[in-house]
Amino acid sequence: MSLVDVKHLSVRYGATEVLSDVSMTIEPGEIVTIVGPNGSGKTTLLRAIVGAIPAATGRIVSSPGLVIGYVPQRLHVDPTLPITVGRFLRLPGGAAQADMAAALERAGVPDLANRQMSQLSGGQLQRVLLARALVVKPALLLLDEPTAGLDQPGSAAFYALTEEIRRETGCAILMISHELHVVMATSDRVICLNRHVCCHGTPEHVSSAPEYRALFGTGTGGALALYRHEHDHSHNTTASEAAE
Ligand SMILES: Nc1ncnc2c1ncn2[C@@H]1O[C@H](COP(=O)(O)OP(=O)(O)OP(=O)(O)O)[C@@H](O)[C@H]1O
Repeated sequence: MSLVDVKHLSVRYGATEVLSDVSMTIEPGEIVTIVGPNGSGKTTLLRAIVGAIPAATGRIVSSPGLVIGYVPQRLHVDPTLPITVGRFLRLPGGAAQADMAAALERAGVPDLANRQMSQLSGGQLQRVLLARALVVKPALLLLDEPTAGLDQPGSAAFYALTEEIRRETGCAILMISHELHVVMATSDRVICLNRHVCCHGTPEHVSSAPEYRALFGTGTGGALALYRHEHDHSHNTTASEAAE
């Protein structure tokens, strides 16, 4: 059984439909990456999968008892709020000390438990957010642009770490990334989203798909091209049009 089965999902904010007739699955142990331009509904899809946003139409079926760890795109920590990393990690469900320490170790920041959250560097904060997602021992890890703001070595190290975690724990990973060269190297499957699923499949398949090339260009195999939006099909938001 799939960990998550998204069936013909549409999501609206008020009168605006931001996801139209999106269908996809996540299978145990695989790394799936969502790519797409800014505002194409990627974060909305992840938020719908964790149940934070309701479906307007369609539905999302999760495997029974599925545990999801979620690493958000960013977290603003108020510098006047005194909270240590250890306390932050224990907040959600009152995690045990040992689980917290193991998660920090696994995320590569074993010595940060007593550090103030507001004093972390960008890279340290991302790893603490990853540790927080790992505390619950997830079968599915959702990463929303986890390396935004990190330099290239920091970003590469983070992705290497997530692959290691997948190898060791067997968890599936669904991530959003704008780093297309990384996406192509690390993903089992890629979903190209622009309010609807433009194309999906293996990285090789997607990078040669005309829909993907229309969005990302063809330079350096399409991987490093600037985001361009030259679709030859419309993005009207009704499900029937989106299913073109
Ligand atoms: N809470 C909200 N209320 C109303 N509109 C929203 C809300 N959150 C997002 N939107 C709109 O929904 C659309 C999709 O947003 P979303 O954040 O899912 O896109 P994204 O693909 O993750 O973008 P980015 O790459 O910039 O992070 C955008 O037009 C955005 O302005």
